[in-house]
Amino acid sequence: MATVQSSPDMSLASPLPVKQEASEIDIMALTMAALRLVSPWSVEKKPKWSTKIVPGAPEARDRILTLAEISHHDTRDDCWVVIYDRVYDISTFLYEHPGGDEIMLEYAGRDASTAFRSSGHSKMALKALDRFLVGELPMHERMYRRPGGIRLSDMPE
Ligand code: HEM
Repeated sequence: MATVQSSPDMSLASPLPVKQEASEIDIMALTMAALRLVSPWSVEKKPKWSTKIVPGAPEARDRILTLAEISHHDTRDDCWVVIYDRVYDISTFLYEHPGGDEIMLEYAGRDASTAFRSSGHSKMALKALDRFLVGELPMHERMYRRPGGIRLSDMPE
């Protein structure tokens, strides 16, 4: 059975009268505004090393990663920390860590040298770092491994 659709009641004053042509113009205007607001220059740069780096791979020894790049890796799935100027991807280790994952997440994307040191980690823990190595800080961002840097007797080679 055919149904007859009645036209919407236009007698009621609507705060936002919608006309076909007007809505098309609005979409265009909105797009224009958005383009002006979201300037391509304001979009944050992607980290230089956005490609996956295999932790512990020999190439990691020569890879320079800045603190700005490291700060992008601050989540459970993608967690980097800096210990004694070296950068470690500990994403896979978070849940294996004897001290728990939460404590390490506090340092995600940041320097964890003093936290690591003050937790009294064993030599075994220091050795365990090797397999998570993804790079090293540039000389001007280092605190330890640079001429005149902080000297620690228990720092690994
Ligand atoms: C990122 C690399 C890290 C590695 C490879 C690592 C490794 C380990 C290992 C193997 C242990 C067992 C005890 C030992 O052998 O020393 C341990 C314990 C512990 N870790 Fe870490 N750790 C890391 C980072 C951290 C950080 C950043 C903190 C922050 C404070 C932390 C806090 C602790 C604590 C509190 C314990 C003692 C747990 C207990 O005895 O109940 N760790 N860690």
